[in-house]
Amino acid sequence: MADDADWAADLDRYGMRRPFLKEQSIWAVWLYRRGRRLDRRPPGLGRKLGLAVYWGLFRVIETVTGVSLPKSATIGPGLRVWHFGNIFVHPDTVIGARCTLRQGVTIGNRHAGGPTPVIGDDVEFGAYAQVIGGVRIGNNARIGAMSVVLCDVPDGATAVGAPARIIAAREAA
Ligand SMILES: CC(C)(COP(=O)(O)OP(=O)(O)OC[C@H]1O[C@@H](n2cnc3c(N)ncnc32)[C@H](O)[C@@H]1OP(=O)(O)O)[C@@H](O)C(=O)NCCC(=O)NCCS
Ligand SMILES: CC(=O)OC[C@H](N)C(=O)O
Repeated sequence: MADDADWAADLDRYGMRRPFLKEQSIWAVWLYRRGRRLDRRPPGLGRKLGLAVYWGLFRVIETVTGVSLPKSATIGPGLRVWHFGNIFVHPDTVIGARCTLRQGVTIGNRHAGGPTPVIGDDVEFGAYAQVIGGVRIGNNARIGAMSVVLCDVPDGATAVGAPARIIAAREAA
């Protein structure tokens, strides 16, 4: 199953045997990686058929799991999504390596057509965290559960509340 390095890193973050039977979110992560690989294939019938299957599966998995990871988003290796439901990532979002999402997380724009977040590496999102607009979230940052982030968050910082305030910095890993 580990047929690309990013996907191998995702599997590593799930860190369990048979994750497909235990964690619905991995269905969405798997499809995201498949979609990225399809986009890199040369044009032709194979790619066209692959994309038709991809879009069908995308709608089914998005609806069944409530995890929406469009293939146009850029997501680094080692994504871990804890639980499922109401997890929406805007198609233009950039997410670094080894990030952790949880149920209810939204990463998107603040106004229709507006800019979207750029997330660093090793960022942890608590349940129902909302990060909206053209904000930058630094490496090793933590976003508290139920927080609404409207401003940049420095490397290693923790942001909590609605609107979020920065409460602490920690050593970068
Ligand atoms: C953000 C978080 C990582 C901070 O943890 P921490 O560094 O141990 O911080 P503390 O618990 O010492 O709290 C520091 C301050 O932030 C406040 N705070 C912490 N988390 C908060 C949150 N999610 N929303 C609002 N305020 C929060 C605390 O009340 C405290 O405020 P005070 O100094 O005025 O008393 C943690 O609180 C959190 O939200 N984790 C997400 C966990 C999660 O999603 N669990 C669900 C699993 S499915
Ligand atoms: C619901 C809950 O507390 O789940 C814990 C889980 N390990 C997580 O970090 O999300």
